[in-house]
Amino acid sequence: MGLTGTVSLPFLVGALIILTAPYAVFLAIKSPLRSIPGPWYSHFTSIVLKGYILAGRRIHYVDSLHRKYGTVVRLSPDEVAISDLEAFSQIHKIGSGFIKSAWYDKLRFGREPGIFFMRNPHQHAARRRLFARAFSNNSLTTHWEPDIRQKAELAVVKIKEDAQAGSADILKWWTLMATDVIAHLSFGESFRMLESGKQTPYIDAIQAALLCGVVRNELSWIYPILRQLPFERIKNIMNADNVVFDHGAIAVRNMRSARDGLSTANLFSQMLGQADGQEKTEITDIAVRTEAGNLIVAGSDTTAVTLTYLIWAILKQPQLQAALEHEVGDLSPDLTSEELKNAPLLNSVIEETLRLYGAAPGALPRIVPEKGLSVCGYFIPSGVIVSTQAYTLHRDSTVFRDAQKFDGYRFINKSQMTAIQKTAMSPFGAGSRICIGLHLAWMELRLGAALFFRECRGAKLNDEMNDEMMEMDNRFLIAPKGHCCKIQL
Ligand code: HEM
Repeated sequence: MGLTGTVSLPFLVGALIILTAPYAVFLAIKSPLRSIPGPWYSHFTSIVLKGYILAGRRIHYVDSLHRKYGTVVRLSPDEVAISDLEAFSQIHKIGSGFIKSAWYDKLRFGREPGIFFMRNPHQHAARRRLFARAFSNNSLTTHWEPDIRQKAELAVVKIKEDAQAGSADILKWWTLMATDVIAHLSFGESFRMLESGKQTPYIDAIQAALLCGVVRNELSWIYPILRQLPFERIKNIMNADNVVFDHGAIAVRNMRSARDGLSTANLFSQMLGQADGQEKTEITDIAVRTEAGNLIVAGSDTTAVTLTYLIWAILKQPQLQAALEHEVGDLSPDLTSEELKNAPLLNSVIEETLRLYGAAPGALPRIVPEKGLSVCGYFIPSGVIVSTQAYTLHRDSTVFRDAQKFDGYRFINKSQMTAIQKTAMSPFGAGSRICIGLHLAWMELRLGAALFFRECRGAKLNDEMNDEMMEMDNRFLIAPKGHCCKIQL
């Protein structure tokens, strides 16, 4: 009889635990993080944390640990979560030396890291300089506002049509809108998803490439096995990176064809055009293909999910809805960008949505630099991963009154925000890695919300909707658990 016939699997697992346990205890006792509070298992393993990540509940789990253990919490043998505001500023401020952790390497797709995934501060600073002007408020307003406006208008037309017929899924339409917008800007041509009402195979490939990143990060042992499996569907998912790369050729073609003066064909031609006469700037074709794909990811679901939660939160408060409908109804038919920037309630509800439902409220993991980090009486040595999450900072009741409540008027007078509130409000991250697309996001949020409340007066949540469907599923970004948000007129 063979070994497997005499030794059962539970026995093998038990033996493995007994043999490795003393070593794990030894490491835990010797760890410089041993005095950091947290659940007992966090000293030995990251398995519980991973479980919550895979269940889409990391932000909730980490928040519950902060409530129980305080502002500094051990999450795993090598990761500490921090919700202390002073430490938050120290970690994220420009030049802090806290670089992005290796988590970003595994998540990344493409042949080389795009701006979001770059970990080397010098490489990142150079790319950021190259991108900065094209993403500025001024440049976006001058070159792209008509295209963005046209797409927001079309999205609202589609929502209204569906809502009048009984049910419009705003998550679907905002996603198509935000994707068409960022595709147009980075590729130089729209994917016309709003017109067709569905996403293109390129977007399917991007989603598959991202899924691969998640598997590489959280289930690294399974990844090589998946690569060998003979199933067509799995092969397609594993090949998604190549599909994304091939499609990037469109962005390169439009960038190159525009060098003869038409510098606004896409964001990349703009970057090259603006750089003329200044320092010599080049961006390789591979970089353009990579960045175009990365921008689609960074700029689509983020805005769409935020806009979806905004509409949902307001439709749940009919008085607030009526006040907002009134405010946007009083603006000129053109809804100029100046008017939108100065509409008090519109801007306040957007800010409040970003506080409670900004689409990226989760961990921003960084590595502690050589000098270490002193925080709330604890010392965290170099090399440890520290992560902060806006989800917790934005719900801190010592910073925001009635922090759990959606108060549409909270930011009506932004000049009254305290310094602490300004530091805590970080829906777009902070410091040198703050979201480069935030002006674009604000433009889409203002246009989308203003057009919706002007054109769809009296909209209601569809009878099928309940709060559970809008609970946040957290996979770096958040998304409604029900994968939709339906409204009716
Ligand atoms: C409401 C919408 C949005 C939210 C809540 C959001 C949130 C964020 C956050 C929290 C970060 C920091 C990530 C980190 O430190 O790991 C970030 C970075 C970034 N975002 Fe956004 N974002 C939004 C919209 C956009 C849009 C429309 C674009 C399109 C261009 C974009 C492009 C980027 C890029 C390229 C980065 C990396 C910047 C860098 O590392 O220098 N985002 N975003």
